[in-house]
Amino acid sequence: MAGVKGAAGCVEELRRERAGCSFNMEELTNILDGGKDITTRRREIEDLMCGDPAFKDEVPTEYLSHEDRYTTEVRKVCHLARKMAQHNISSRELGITSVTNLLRDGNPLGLHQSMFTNALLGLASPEQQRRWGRLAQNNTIIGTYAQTEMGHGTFIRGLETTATYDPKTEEFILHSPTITATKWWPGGMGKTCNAAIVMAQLHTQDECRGPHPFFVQLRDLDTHHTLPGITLGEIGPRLGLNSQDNGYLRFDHYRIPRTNLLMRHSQVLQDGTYIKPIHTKLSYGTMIVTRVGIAVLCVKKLACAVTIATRYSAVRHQSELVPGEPEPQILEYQTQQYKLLPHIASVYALILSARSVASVHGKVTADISRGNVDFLPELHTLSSGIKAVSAQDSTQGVETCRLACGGHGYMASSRLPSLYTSATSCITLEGENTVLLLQVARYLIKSYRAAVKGKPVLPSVSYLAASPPVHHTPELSNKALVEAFRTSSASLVRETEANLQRLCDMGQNYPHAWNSCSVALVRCGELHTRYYICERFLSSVESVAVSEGTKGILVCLCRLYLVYHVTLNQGHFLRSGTLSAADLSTLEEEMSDLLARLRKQAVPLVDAFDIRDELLASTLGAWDGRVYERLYDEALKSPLNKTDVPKAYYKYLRPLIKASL
Ligand SMILES: CCCCCCCC(=O)SCCNC(=O)CCNC(=O)[C@H](O)C(C)(C)COP(=O)(O)OP(=O)(O)OC[C@H]1O[C@@H](n2cnc3c(N)ncnc32)[C@H](O)[C@@H]1OP(=O)(O)O
Ligand SMILES: Cc1cc2nc3c(=O)[nH]c(=O)nc-3n(C[C@H](O)[C@H](O)[C@H](O)COP(=O)(O)OP(=O)(O)OC[C@H]3O[C@@H](n4cnc5c(N)ncnc54)[C@H](O)[C@@H]3O)c2cc1C
Repeated sequence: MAGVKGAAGCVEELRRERAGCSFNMEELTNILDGGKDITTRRREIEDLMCGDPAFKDEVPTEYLSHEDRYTTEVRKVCHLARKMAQHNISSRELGITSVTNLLRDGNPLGLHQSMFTNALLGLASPEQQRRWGRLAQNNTIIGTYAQTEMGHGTFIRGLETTATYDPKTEEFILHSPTITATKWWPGGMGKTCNAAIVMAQLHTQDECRGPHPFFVQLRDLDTHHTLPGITLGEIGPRLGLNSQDNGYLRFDHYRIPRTNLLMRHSQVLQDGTYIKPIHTKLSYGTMIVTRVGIAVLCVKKLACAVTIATRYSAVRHQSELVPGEPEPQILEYQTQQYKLLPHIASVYALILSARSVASVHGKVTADISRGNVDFLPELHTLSSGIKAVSAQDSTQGVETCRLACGGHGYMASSRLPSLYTSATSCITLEGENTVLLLQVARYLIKSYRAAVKGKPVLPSVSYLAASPPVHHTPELSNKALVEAFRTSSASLVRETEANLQRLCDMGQNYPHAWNSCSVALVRCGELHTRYYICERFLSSVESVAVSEGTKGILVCLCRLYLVYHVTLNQGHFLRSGTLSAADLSTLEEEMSDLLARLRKQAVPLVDAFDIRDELLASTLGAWDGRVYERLYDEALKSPLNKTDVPKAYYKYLRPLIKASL
């Protein structure tokens, strides 16, 4: 395609953008990865995998049938699993890379490598881990996490699948009594997996003890046939992730040994005696760790999208900024900068905050193993909040990036559509966002009520009962903006609690009053989490030891993040009196300056995400900026272009055209 207008210019333009880099790119990459050693290991693994031709798609997946897409991804993921074993790469190490981007349409082994493995680690007894751990690690057992049913995803206590203990045979009888009891959604369950952790209502000694996790073999390990007493299948096309063979599962009085109940936290003895866990929600632990993982997973989608849109915006020219002058790079338009730069900042804010939650998770897990569950509610709140806000911000960010690429952003080959469909799935899966934010709010209201009564509350929420400042804050430093978030969050919780109480005083019962306040309660959950993210971002940036240039760009990004979210949420600040209209005008002016300053660093900033072309997989976002050549080459791959005149012409068009002659 030599001679396509502007193609060589694109390469040159990105070179010029990179020449102006004001910071040490490697330092930023290390921060995002979580350390120099992690960057080195990530690159080793990505080099190994990306250089392997077995991961190349002969035909773009969009042109394949549903079954061929699945088969292609299974081929790739099995090759990946073999290579991981050969080169001693653990699932955890794979998680630090973006190698699963080589799978274009969902990972049939995704649930095996994440929730199934984590459930065994967190919920199985040491003896059970010895029994199944190695088999799972070497992929003899391929499992999923089967919790959601057709009738219930959110309300786990409403699950209908039963596991009834029979002391005579020392077995549990698994049963799906209704159509709505059908397990529906588990990833990889349709055709790939031969086992699952199934959440079912445990019945023993004529009492229901609530949902518990069971290890269940679903298919014959030799023939892969579904075992008698089980019905299994795939649920059909989804908005995206179509190669993940999300499945359905029904049990017809299917028997499993007593010892298949995951017994780390609760047990059923041979005679049927039930031993309670030290906290009733410990069996929900796999969801907590997965929520933190999902927060990171969707930010990685955002990092891909904003890399694509930023590089494209540096090579795309459109319209006239000044009448009569040459068409500028679209990145020159302030509106374009506003679409992209806050999302670059978001990647840092969300990654650093998710990492903080992950470290809380580590501490709380250690506490639990010593019998201390005091910090579990706080962990549940943080992980719910970070998952919800990450999924929401990433999805909105990816969509904004898609729109920022105009028509070409609508092309599948830009990769932006599939980034969107996978990001938006994170809003629903692993706890629907609204529901999770209401869980955060539940903790806030409870903590606020305890704090005003002088009872002890955990440090992250002690601010709720602190007295509000009488006047709005006179300065607008970073610290002041974070404090403004905190004060506004406390004020919103206070106001919402007062409304809740007022409704109760007027005679509504608490659940109805709660429902009547739930729009505000979701906002409480969001604002508290945003405050947490802002605070974590600022304190990470302040404490990081890097060169002056790198520190400077991080401070600038952090400032943009704070100013952007303060102006977006200005209603809260005005209402709480923490900021005035004049403050907001000052911040809006500052945002213009920040956008102009960061614009110059936009391309180096996304380069620092260090996403290889093979993993970005986009016609618009490749390192060299040869957008138009790639778009054209990809279009040539359309099966319709194999012939000049399509079959449909002879079958349908020609008779129509001829009939009217
Ligand atoms: C790569 C990975 C790919 C992943 C693919 C996706 C896989 C999946 O989607 S798997 C399925 C995920 N499903 C979900 O996340 C379901 C979401 N639902 C839930 O988590 C819960 O049912 C939930 C939290 C909404 C409500 O639970 P419920 O038992 O009704 O609790 P509820 O009555 O509201 O609260 C009771 C108490 O438990 C607490 N609690 C609830 N969940 C937890 C938890 N996980 N840990 C600790 N405490 C908890 C509440 O805070 C509350 O505390 P308190 O009484 O002190 O205020
Ligand atoms: C791509 C994908 C992969 C998945 N993978 C798995 C898997 O591997 N394993 C598995 O077990 N499950 C899986 N799921 C299921 C997923 O966990 C559930 O879809 C999710 O938890 C939401 O539950 P639901 O579908 O029942 O939605 P619902 O709970 O029915 O939600 C519908 C609406 O009701 C609202 N709502 C529900 N409860 C409340 C409430 N208390 N207060 C206010 N509003 C409420 C929600 O906010 C939402 O707007 C997957 C789902 C998807 C989309």
